[in-house]
Amino acid sequence: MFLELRQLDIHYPGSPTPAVHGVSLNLRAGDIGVLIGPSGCGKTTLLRAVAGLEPVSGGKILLSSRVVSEAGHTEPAESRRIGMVFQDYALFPHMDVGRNVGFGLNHLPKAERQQRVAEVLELVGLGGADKRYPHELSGGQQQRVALARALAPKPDLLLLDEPFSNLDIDLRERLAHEVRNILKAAKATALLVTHDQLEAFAIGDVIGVMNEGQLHQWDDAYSLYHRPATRFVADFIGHGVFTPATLREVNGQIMVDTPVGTLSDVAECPLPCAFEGGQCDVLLRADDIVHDDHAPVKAEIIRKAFRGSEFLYTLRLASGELLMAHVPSHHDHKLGEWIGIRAEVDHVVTFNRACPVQNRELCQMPCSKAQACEHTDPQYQPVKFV
Ligand SMILES: Nc1ncnc2c1ncn2[C@@H]1O[C@H](COP(=O)(O)OP(=O)(O)OP(=O)(O)O)[C@@H](O)[C@H]1O
Repeated sequence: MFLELRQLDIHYPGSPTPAVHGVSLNLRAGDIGVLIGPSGCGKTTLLRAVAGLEPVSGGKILLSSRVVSEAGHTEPAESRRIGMVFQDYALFPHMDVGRNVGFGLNHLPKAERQQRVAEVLELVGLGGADKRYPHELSGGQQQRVALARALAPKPDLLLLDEPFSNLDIDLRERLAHEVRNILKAAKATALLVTHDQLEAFAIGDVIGVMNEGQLHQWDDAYSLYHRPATRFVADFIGHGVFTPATLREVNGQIMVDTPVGTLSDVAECPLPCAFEGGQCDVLLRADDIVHDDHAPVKAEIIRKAFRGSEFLYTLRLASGELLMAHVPSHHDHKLGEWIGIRAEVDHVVTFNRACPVQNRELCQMPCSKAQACEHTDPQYQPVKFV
């Protein structure tokens, strides 16, 4: 394992809560890890600690099995062989591209330095641009120069903090794919921070979802989407809702009663006894709900968002339950219209029934494990109402 974080805690002086708490993860050499999560969840703090720019208050950071950070010990950034790319590129405006890229190579003889600069510029698709100045380049090109500069000294680990956030949305996704190819060609091990999940999916081999300083899941994109470990991950990744459901067993088969009908023959379904009275919440993704004019269940369109090839509809059932559905954009229904829907779910994701009180501070109910109430569960997240 190349990078290992073990039960990492980072506490800023004067702050009542840790910025990072109990985070453990492993990153293999040659893999690209991505940290995503809402603003303030601790992504940058974690990245800075890996760089050696932030001391840790508990746990350990290991690089190639060597402890580089633990409470009371922070190996300095310059001895960690780490390269960094920031969102603002931080290129020197008075230096041409060649000198910018060669900045960390002063220990090399001139000819070798020039060769390495040419090599990495070629790698990032800017071969022959060494005599140009940063102001003569587009934002995407400047970011590629920054990447070339970070890769030039052949760091053991590359850290990228929101590297695409200054770029417009189209360029961001294209550059994310390009950067992945560049990092793979350079056989680099990298850890990247972003708050954009499409970017994370485009670039990461393994993705970590953080919230309030904790790492909820460290997994590949498919598993995050299809097997979210916590309600927070289920809510943060993709579009969907949690809906109340009851599990029951009929002739050895598990049936899942939901407001949109009974699901049967679903994979990965727990036994009803996993929940008090078989009552749980089921995650219904927008792609689990299919528009079907002939379906007996009808729902009212209360919001719609055009996504090019499809609409993302927010729907309300007669019972008041909300659902989301991806519907091909030639089905352009009006707000307020009732459309037929059915659930097409091949595997179910279940969670303990959420507390009916949305605001934990207002909740007066005594918690009871038997009730599967999640008030006391640190992973508890309120049901999302859209
Ligand atoms: N130098 C600091 N001193 C005290 N608290 C800090 C400091 N830097 C960050 N924090 C706090 O630590 C928590 C995590 O911040 P961090 O910048 O790591 O989050 P983030 O996930 O990177 O957020 P963003 O996506 O907005 O950049 C936040 O509550 C933040 O206010």
